[in-house]
Amino acid sequence: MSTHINADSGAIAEKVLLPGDPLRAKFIAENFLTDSVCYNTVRSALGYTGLYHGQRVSVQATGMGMPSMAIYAHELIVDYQVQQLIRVGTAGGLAPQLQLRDIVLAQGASTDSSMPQNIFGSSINFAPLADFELLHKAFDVARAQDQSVTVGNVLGQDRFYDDAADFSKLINYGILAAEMETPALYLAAAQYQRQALAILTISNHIITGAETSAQAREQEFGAMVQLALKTLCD
Ligand SMILES: O=P(O)(O)O[C@H]1O[C@H](CO)[C@@H](O)[C@H]1O
Ligand SMILES: O=c1cc[nH]c(=O)[nH]1
Repeated sequence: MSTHINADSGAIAEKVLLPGDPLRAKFIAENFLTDSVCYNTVRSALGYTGLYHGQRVSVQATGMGMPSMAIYAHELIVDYQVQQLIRVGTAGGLAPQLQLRDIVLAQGASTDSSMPQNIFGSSINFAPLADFELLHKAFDVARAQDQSVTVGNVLGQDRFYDDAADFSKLINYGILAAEMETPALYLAAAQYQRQALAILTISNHIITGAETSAQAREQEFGAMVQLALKTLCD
């Protein structure tokens, strides 16, 4: 048991999917895993463990924002010995070539959060990165099934409603999309030498204003879930 997860020791698998939305966690457990059991209801941050192709996998909701992700990543790693963590999240597209429902593999995660500075001080601009092995595997799995993915740098923002962000400069520097948790995940994985990757589905496009519904964000982004499960288990 940890402060925010009331699971027994051993109840969480070594491989964990991390959606922000608790109802996406429930949907994944009920539709992609077999024999799933709910191990966490604290604060309604639902967590489940089940089987995918015979292998134990958990899915834990992380909530919204880096402080929330940092709590769940820390407790999963330190209190439950989780080894591999894949965020399955939504993101707002920035790059013009991205369409709704496209999948992005977050190779790097830039941020306007002060979290890296809190850790390293102001003289180091730490670059939160995906684990190369997971990134490579996810890319290979996608290629093998003719699934198009875009790989690169994303922005983990502190604010969803951010009227100060200079998106055109970020786009010029190759930032593909904006979301709110990946830098914190990559920082926790780096701190404890674990493997982490964020697989993101474009739920809206920040520049064009195109968007999907809340129901789609909860239930319809199965392609990234399958990709994450195959990356962890196949
Ligand atoms: O869909 P999830 O995984 O929650 O991710 C994105 O959606 C939320 C904002 O709507 C933020 O948490 C952002 O990172
Ligand atoms: O953080 C996020 C997530 C999805 N879409 C956005 O525009 N921002």
